[in-house]
Amino acid sequence: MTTSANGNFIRKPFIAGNWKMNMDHVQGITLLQKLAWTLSDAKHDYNRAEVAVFPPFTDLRGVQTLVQGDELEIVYGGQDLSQFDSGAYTGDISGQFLSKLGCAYVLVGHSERRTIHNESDEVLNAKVKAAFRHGLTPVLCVGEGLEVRQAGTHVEHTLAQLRAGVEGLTAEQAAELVVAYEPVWAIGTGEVAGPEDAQEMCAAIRAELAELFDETVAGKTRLLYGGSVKANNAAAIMAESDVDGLLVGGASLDPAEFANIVRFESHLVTD
Ligand SMILES: O=C[C@H](O)COP(=O)(O)O
Repeated sequence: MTTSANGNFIRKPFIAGNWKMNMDHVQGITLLQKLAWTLSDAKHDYNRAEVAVFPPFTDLRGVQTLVQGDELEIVYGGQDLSQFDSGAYTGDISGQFLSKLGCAYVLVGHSERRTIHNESDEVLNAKVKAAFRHGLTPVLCVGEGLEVRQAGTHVEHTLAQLRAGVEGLTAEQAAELVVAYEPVWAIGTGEVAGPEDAQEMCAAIRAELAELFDETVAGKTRLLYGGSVKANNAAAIMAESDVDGLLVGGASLDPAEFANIVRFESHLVTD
C-alpha cells in the first residue's frame, strides 16, 4: 500500500471477504447486516478502503436486496463464472446473470477452482474475458502450492499463471483487473506468508504487468494478498508498498474480525 504525499492511497485499498461454500442465504444476510452495522459504528470511511464480499451464488439475490434497500456501500461479486455467455452448460453461471444481480466483481481461478475443479489457464483466461464482456471486474487468483514454494520456483510459477490469465487483454482491462496472490500452502492452514513474501510476489507481478503492458497500467492494477489473513496480521501485510488489498477466507465469516481487517489503518504503527 503506497500513499502519496497528501496521505491518500495511490491505489484504493480493496478488502474482500470470500465466504467460499459457507453461509446459506439466510445466514448470509445476517452476516452482511452485522458487518455493515459494525463498520457503520466504527465510522468506516469507504473511500479509504473498498469492502467487497463474495457470497455463494444462492445468496446473491438476498445480498443485492439488502445492499440496495439499506444503501450499503459494500460491494459484492460471484466466486466464479462460466467462460460462456449462455446455453447448455448445466450447473454453470453466466457473467450476465451476475451482472444483472448487481455484482461488481467476480473471482477467477481461485486455487480451489484450479485444484478441485482442474480449471486450466486457458479456461481461466476465457473466464477473465467473459467477466469483462459482462461489465464485471475479474479478481484473477494466482499462487503456488507447497512443493513449488519448497523448490524455490514460486515466482516463475505464479508469473506463468498471470501471463496466461491476462493473455489478449487490452491495457485498459489490465489496469482495471485485480490480481490476488494466494500461496496455496497458506490458505486455511494458519500458515501466513510473511509480509515480505507478499511484497516479493506483488512486486514481481507488478513488474511483469509493466513488461506485458506498460508502467502506467502496472501502476493502476490492484494486487491483493490472500492466505490466513486475520486482524492481527492485516496491517503489517498492507504496509507493504505493492500490496493493495486482502482476499480473506475464514476470517471473513466473523463480522467483528473482518471489520477489524477492513479497518487495518487503525492498527498501522505510525512513527
Ligand atoms: O479466498 C480466500 C483465500 O483462499 C484465503 O482463505 P483463508 O483466509 O481462509 O486462508
